[in-house]
Amino acid sequence: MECVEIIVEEEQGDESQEFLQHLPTEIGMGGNLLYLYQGFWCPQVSIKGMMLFQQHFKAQETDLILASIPKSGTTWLKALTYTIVNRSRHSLEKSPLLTNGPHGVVPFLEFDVSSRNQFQEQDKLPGPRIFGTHSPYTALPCSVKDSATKVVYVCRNPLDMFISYWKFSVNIPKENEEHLSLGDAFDKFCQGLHGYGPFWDHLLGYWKASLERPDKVLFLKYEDIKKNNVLYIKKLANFLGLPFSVEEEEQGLIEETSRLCSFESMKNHEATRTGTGPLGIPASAFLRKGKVGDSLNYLTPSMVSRVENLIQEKLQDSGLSFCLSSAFQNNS
Ligand SMILES: Nc1ncnc2c1ncn2[C@@H]1O[C@H](COP(=O)(O)OS(=O)(=O)O)[C@@H](OP(=O)(O)O)[C@H]1O
Repeated sequence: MECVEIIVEEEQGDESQEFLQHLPTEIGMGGNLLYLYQGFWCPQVSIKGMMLFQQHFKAQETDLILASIPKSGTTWLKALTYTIVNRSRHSLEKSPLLTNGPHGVVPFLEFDVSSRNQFQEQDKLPGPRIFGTHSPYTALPCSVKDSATKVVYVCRNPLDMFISYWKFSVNIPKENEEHLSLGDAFDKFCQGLHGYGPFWDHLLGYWKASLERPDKVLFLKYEDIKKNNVLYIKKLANFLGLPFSVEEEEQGLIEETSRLCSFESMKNHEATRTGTGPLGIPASAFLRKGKVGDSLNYLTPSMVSRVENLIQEKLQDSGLSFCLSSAFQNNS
């Protein structure tokens, strides 16, 4: 597979500053500055980390990369994957997930790394190492794309993802960022002006990769996991090469995993109540409502139909679809 040429050589020096100065910028739907990098709108806060990741991360064959566009179920996927992978290391009651939280046990590659040396330190960690990323598929390092490293992608219907994102940006005020009204934020979302947008291109990159290499890329939808949690925990474990044994199934380990990582349970984990997540944001902000269809409480019918038209236009012939009305009827 051909990989993109890397342009930035120095992670924190003037060269990268200069490089950034030449990229197009826009204010995104969260009121934050975005850079157009390799076809995607990357938040100022993570663009250098994303380039460092692309340039310096050396994947190991046993690595697991959890990918998503923000507000699509990243936190949940991290919790589930960490619990599946580490189930023989400690009992679920003593899981570090309870005290360190999903973002503590599964770091983000672009937020939590500020120098290339950190990747070298991570090289020494015992495998399987699990990392999260919001990078688009095309921006993943060659060592991830060209190796046996497994990638799990989670996406969510665009309406709920949009509302989750907008609520998050309104509730977490940041310096030098204005809050956009729902209508203005929605227009920006439809134009692809949000972290790692356009939404459609982000999804399609991983979707196509999952069709080409189903053994390497698993493509999941938030709504499916919500609807049939046990089935998807099994699917995830099988994909990771760590299937639940008959004894584990009989012991109810899948159901226990589901409960430990459920929205209600995670909301009460010590790490959520008292801890912080990426960028020092309170961990509780990453668990808001956890529902399918909450967006209908905020969006007008014309907004919904605009997104329905976009789904038709952007995903046509891809084999990927979102049936909003049935998803919203069958889930809660
Ligand atoms: N365990 C569990 N079960 C169900 N739903 C969950 C869970 N954990 C997080 N969430 C919901 O996911 C939304 C946050 O998305 P992300 O985790 O992708 O956010 S981030 O990208 O890491 O910032 C956000 O959705 P909304 O509640 O609709 O805002 C979270 O509540």
